[in-house]
Amino acid sequence: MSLADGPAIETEGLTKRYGETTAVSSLTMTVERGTVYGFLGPNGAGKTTTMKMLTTLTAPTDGSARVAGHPIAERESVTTHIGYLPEEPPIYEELTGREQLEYAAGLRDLPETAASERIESLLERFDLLADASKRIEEYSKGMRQKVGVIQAVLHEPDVAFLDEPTSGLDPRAARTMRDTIAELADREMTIFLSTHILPVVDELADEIGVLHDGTLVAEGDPERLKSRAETGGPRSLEDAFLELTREHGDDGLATEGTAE
Ligand SMILES: Nc1ncnc2c1ncn2[C@@H]1O[C@H](COP(=O)(O)OP(=O)(O)OP(=O)(O)O)[C@@H](O)[C@H]1O
Repeated sequence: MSLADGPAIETEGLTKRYGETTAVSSLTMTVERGTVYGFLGPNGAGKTTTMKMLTTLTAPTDGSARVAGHPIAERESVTTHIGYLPEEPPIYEELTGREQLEYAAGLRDLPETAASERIESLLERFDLLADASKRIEEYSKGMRQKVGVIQAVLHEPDVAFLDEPTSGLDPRAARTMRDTIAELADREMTIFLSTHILPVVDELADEIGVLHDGTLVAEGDPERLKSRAETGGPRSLEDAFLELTREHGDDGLATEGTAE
């Protein structure tokens, strides 16, 4: 089965336990292709663990999932079709930004000319051209983040998993990141976006899932999540998030990361 035949991501009872801790509990969800899926949840909810299972970095304790049409147990079939920006982007300090991206393109077997054109255009878009020949050890956090994102989407994967893509970015770079994500989704890339910055999700997501204590406690498009069950009136996504996670027993609300 290819991606064209089904959803970008499908999970069924996906579960991960670490000893006594259930990080993700029987997660069943579907992400349609070409959409931006905002994956929200308080600290410790299980978002990173879910992404690690979907990107084949860790095996589930129970349940199953398909990504880009391939079972996550078939690691190579999945990794060919995905890109991943983890919390700490995998980059080599001793390489220059451009060398790092060329290396990433090489790992993906991208033809040299096409890779080089794409690298230069993304470096320019993210305002990194002037620093592309400097070693990454000299880069700021935001510059590293830009390299991490570029290498996650360089090979135009079917599905890109982005964990806090705007982390460390100044307002202009954060805007570029949001525009880039929207454009990639327009070109049929599926974006699985995890962030605490709710306005980013509100702007970009077609569908939102809220995870709490490893369980999906709400799912729907932003407007649906923002409409009050009682009155049907609107509320902000932040209010919705706080209410949903409070209802489910969390008083240590994740307010810290919600301001841009
Ligand atoms: N390698 C591990 N070993 C043991 N427990 C773990 C491990 N990784 C995660 N956990 C636990 O699993 C739960 C979910 O963690 P996870 O990192 O997936 O949450 P998160 O939603 O990504 O949180 P944050 O928003 O803080 O990044 C937490 O209770 C965490 O302590």
